[in-house]
Amino acid sequence: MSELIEKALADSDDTDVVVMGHGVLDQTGEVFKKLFGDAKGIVIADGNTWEVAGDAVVASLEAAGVELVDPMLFPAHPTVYADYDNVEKIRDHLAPLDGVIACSIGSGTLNDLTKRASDELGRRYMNVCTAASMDGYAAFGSSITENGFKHTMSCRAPQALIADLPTMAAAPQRCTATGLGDLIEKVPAGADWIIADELGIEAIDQEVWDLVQGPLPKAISDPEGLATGKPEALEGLVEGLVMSGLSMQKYRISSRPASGAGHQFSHTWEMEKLGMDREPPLTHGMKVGMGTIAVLALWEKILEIDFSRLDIDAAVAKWPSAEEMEAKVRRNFTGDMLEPAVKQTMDKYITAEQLRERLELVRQKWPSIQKRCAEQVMPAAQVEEILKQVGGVYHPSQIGVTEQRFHETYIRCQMIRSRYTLLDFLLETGVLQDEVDKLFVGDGFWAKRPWTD
Ligand SMILES: NC(=O)C1=CN([C@@H]2O[C@H](COP(=O)(O)OP(=O)(O)OC[C@H]3O[C@@H](n4cnc5c(N)ncnc54)[C@H](OP(=O)(O)O)[C@@H]3O)[C@@H](O)[C@H]2O)C=CC1
Ligand SMILES: O=C(CO)COP(=O)(O)O
Repeated sequence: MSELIEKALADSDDTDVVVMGHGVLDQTGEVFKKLFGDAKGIVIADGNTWEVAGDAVVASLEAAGVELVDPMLFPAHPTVYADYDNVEKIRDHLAPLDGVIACSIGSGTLNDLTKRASDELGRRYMNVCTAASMDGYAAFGSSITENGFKHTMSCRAPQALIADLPTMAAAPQRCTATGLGDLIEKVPAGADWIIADELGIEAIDQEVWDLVQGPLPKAISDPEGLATGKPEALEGLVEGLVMSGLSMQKYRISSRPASGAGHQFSHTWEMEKLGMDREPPLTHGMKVGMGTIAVLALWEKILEIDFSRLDIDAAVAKWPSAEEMEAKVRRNFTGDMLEPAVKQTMDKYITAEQLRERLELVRQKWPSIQKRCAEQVMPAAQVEEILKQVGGVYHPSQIGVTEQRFHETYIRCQMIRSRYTLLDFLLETGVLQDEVDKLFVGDGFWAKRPWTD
């Protein structure tokens, strides 16, 4: 068992038990019994995850004396999607089963669906983890697409997790690559939080920060080991993913500790259904990894700028009015994404007068922002290499994103969340478009990595 996780659990609100180790599926029943007593149980899985661990989980629950109702099984294909319809499906299935507690078997999607469905009924649940594919296992909140818009819905984290390392190691390699892609975004996400902290927008909670950022370097340190199936490398990744989830659980306000601008690339593409026609669909962590490189490439240029000499008058002069800002969002989105994007953007809109005050603070705080962020970020090329080694996505053309679409995503994804990130900092200082454009010309990061299509 991981000492780090053990220590974090002592202070976590929702999760009491994480059993992580080798051959631990047979502890599922014992944990269920300890936490939920004589409650009946229901296993929720899909065709694939049932195949992976269904028999072992049921055997363990039965051996511990848990009375089980019939399992709720989604088909193996098409891959279950994390949308609100599926939350309702699970909730409506559980509702008449009075007091029955769910034990889901799956990774990000099934865990999030069961998490939210159980919470809507005021019930707890537990999850048996099938892949090292994302950090949401222990998170407070489910990432769900509702009416076509992906957002985090509040709900309590599982009361227990069973993380059997051989089971997770046996998942397809793309799952592990996806988990590393999701986790590595905590690097620039940390820098996003540093800027928000320095500018008095969202203070860093040091305990939460330590939970996610503490184990991060180790967790991402052995991509080759992850690619070749080295057990210690997988264990480090799983530990990092669970700890990151626990940080979101502790923070509770939002997914801020684990999700920054790099995630916004992924969410934008996901809402545009990028790769959703594949089977299995393009995963969250693959897109997040790509978003991480995108943001880190930008950081390299930004850290060279001296914002302590920012021309505040010029930045304020080109700041749009509220009407102009809303019109910009309306030009950039259509369909289900439009109204939520308008709301997210306008929630963080500040007036020209407020902007002036903020930019004065930027001038004053830049040396400290620059120093802290330079220590936090990594070179984009290093992350590119890490994702290449592990089998992740490291160039937009691999996922069918053209140069123009990718270029535009830098600008558009700033509008889908009210969370303050590097992209907001650049928009407000008036340099976003120019700095993004520079990445695509001359010796810019993306100019040196041409599209092959
Ligand atoms: N709440 C939060 O804080 C967070 C939520 N998320 C959310 O989680 C979701 C992504 O989760 P992710 O785990 O990447 O995706 P999925 O849960 O959709 O799983 C991805 C694929 O891996 C397969 N799989 C998982 N385990 C195994 C296994 N042992 N053997 C074979 N196949 C396996 C799944 O199969 P199958 O379809 O059969 O399950 C599926 O095809 C997104 O919706 C994302 O937004 C991500 C991070 C944090
Ligand atoms: O994906 C997450 C962290 O990896 C959760 O955050 P989001 O709120 O961005 O979905």
